[in-house]
Amino acid sequence: MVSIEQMAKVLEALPDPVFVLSRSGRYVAVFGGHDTRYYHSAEGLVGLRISDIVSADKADWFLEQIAVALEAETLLIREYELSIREVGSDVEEGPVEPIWFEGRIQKLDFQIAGEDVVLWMASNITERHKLEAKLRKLSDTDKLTGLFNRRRLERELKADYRAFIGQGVPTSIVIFDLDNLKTINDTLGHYVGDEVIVAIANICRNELADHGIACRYGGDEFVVALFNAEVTQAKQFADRLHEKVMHHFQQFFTKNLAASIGISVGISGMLPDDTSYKAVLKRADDALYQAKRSGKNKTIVG
Ligand SMILES: Nc1nc2c(ncn2[C@@H]2O[C@H](COP(=O)(O)OP(=O)(O)OP(=O)(O)O)[C@@H](O)[C@H]2O)c(=O)[nH]1
Repeated sequence: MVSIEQMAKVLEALPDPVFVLSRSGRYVAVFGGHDTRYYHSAEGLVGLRISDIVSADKADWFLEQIAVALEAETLLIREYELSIREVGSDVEEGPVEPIWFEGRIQKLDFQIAGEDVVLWMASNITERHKLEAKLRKLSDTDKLTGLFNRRRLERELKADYRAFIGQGVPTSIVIFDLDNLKTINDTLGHYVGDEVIVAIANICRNELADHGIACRYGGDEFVVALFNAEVTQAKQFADRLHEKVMHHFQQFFTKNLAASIGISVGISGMLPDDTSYKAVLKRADDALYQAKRSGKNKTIVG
């Protein structure tokens, strides 16, 4: 049999902090979580309310989770971030960066001071969270250019299409493809070809700023999605891009080589009849194809 004294020691030895929280957000008790590599001491919280510690919005979120756990009667798992100020800026020892927690919230089968209560175990998952964010970024990014890849573009375009259908927010697409990259590869080598692709990606990123997203769609093909932009704005963007890219080629290549390379561009915007983002992508791609077929190094609006 475990004695009451031993049980108290077991609770204190819990690796992660465990709170007893009332429905109204009062810290009734706290156990465990004494390793200062992962946690600040939470002893000072007992008797306080969640709203004494975190912002009003966040406190509402905590209260909502407590209410859900009390109604659900099953384990509730939630992830959340707390700043150092929120987890105990007045506590000397503990982590120095914001902490991501996984909260495991379970209804308790009794009341304290006439209030329903839950058990809230808060595990520090900051390292896991960072790793997940890194993996997400890697799986969304083109390795050579650092631009988004096709997978991420498709996800963004799906959301843009929903915003267009739901709220009428237009997205315009600019697709461009380097002209005669093969000539650069064949005359100056594949490595220089790679450098050209990276330089074009950087020009595109700088020109775009935060007006949309850019992705490397294929070998020497790029797609830019301009959120909340009409086709006329997309054309202006394409013209600026074209000018900067041509300037770059003229600076870095001999006259002959610079004359043979350029970018061909296709543009299109979302239309009310489009049944998915794929329709606008296809129109822009067809326009790019026309630009290639009709002499390259030009922009066509589809
Ligand atoms: N250096 C380099 N070359 C690539 C990369 N990806 C694709 N390419 C090359 O880019 C060329 C793409 O093919 P195309 O678009 O048909 O060739 P292009 O010479 O650009 O001709 P047009 O597009 O018709 O103007 C091929 O020669 C590929 O080998 C890459 O990552 N690095």
